[in-house]
Amino acid sequence: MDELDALQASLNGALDALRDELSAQNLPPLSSTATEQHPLDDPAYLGSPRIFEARRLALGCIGQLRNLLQVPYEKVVEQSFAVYDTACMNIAVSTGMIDVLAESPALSVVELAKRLDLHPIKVATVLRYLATQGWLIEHEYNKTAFQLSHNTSLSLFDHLKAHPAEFEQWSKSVRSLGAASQKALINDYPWASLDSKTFVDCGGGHGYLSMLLSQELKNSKFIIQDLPEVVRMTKKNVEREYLDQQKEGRLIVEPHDFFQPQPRKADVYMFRYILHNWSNDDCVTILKKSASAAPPEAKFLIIEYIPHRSGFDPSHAPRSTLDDFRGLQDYRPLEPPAFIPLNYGVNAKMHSALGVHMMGVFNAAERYMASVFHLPLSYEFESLITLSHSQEEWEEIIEAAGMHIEGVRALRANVSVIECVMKPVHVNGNGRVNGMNGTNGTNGYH
Ligand SMILES: C[S@@+](CC[C@H](N)C(=O)[O-])C[C@H]1O[C@@H](n2cnc3c(N)ncnc32)[C@H](O)[C@@H]1O
Repeated sequence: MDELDALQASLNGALDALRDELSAQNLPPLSSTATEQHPLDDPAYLGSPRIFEARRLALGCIGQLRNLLQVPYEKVVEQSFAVYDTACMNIAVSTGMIDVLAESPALSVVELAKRLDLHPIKVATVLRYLATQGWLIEHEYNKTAFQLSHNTSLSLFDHLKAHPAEFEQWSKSVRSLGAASQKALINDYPWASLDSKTFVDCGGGHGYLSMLLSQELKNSKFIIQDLPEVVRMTKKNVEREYLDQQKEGRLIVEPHDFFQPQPRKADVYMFRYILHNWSNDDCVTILKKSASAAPPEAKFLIIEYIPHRSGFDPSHAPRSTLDDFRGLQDYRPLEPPAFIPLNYGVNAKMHSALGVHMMGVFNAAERYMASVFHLPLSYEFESLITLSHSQEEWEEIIEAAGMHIEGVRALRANVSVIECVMKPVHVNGNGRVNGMNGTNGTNGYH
């Protein structure tokens, strides 16, 4: 018997027996939202042998199914981020969040953060990570946790520049993140429509995205830019693996600091896993500087993980089912069915942990998109806590950079592409250049 079939059959059998036994013993149904403890969860309660074995078998099947279904890379990342489970739990207890929530369970994150003198975004990141795993529930400093723990005022990148061996190791780990979603990124995005174009890969790291794309788009040219310390390695990679494209002038590697005006005029500017390393203000600066030499029709592709909130769709009305996906070639996400969280729960753990990591290292975040994923402006954590701020959202950053969003494509491997263009500008009679949104191009970020 096929392993998947066997596990499914055992799981079904175990759940059926569990339900049967609950009813035979007049026990209430199981519920993850009940406010009262279920008798089965009481260590003093001794269930029947059948109920004990049914629960043991069901949990065993779930574990085996998880081993069977989970991609090894995700498991490795999950394991290496496991430290954040304890760290987040520790923060929730040691900062007093749990105590405050026990007294005032319906407190907003903003209010909770105010009471504890913490930053609301940080509180929210920790709470979201814990909520993703079915638990619940951070520290206000302008400095990042990385700077505090290393007793330095250097950013991670400045620290890495001074430690080349660590920089190389760090770049390799980023490479593995890119490699995990590379196939989906190449397959699920309509790159062919962009052939014959010139691309700038801003902060292109070791250059693997551009190298791969240069194989697909034979008439396109790619300029990979990064810090001088990284570019040395990128040049070696290109020479070793893609010498032909380099000789044809289709793969160029050069140093460029993306906080300086972009000198290259190109059709497409790509930012893969760049902006999630920077604060909102820095993201706006990077995008604006990158647009310095861009023609009006240039595209800016932001390639990132865009999280969903961990709550549920109260309507329980999925608009598509797995049956609709039979034979489907072009990817689109499935709306989660009843009792599956909008972010698919544990599936979001790796990226949710990356959000905690980004906060610790860069005071940055994995950012949400209110308009695309129809998020309300306030998020609720298991009915206990309400988070109402919009600072994590892409729309705000893109708008402030003088751009607008043309589209967003969700790809397999949990990665999305946000397609942006610059807002048209027009010159007034008085010779001043205004953005189409009626502002003079200035905003809160200046
Ligand atoms: C998370 S990595 C992403 C690399 C690459 N885009 C990818 O997807 O594999 C971030 C990159 O930004 C680069 N970076 C950091 N600060 C930079 C700056 N001021 N100018 C240009 N690149 C920078 C880093 O060296 C690193 O290669």
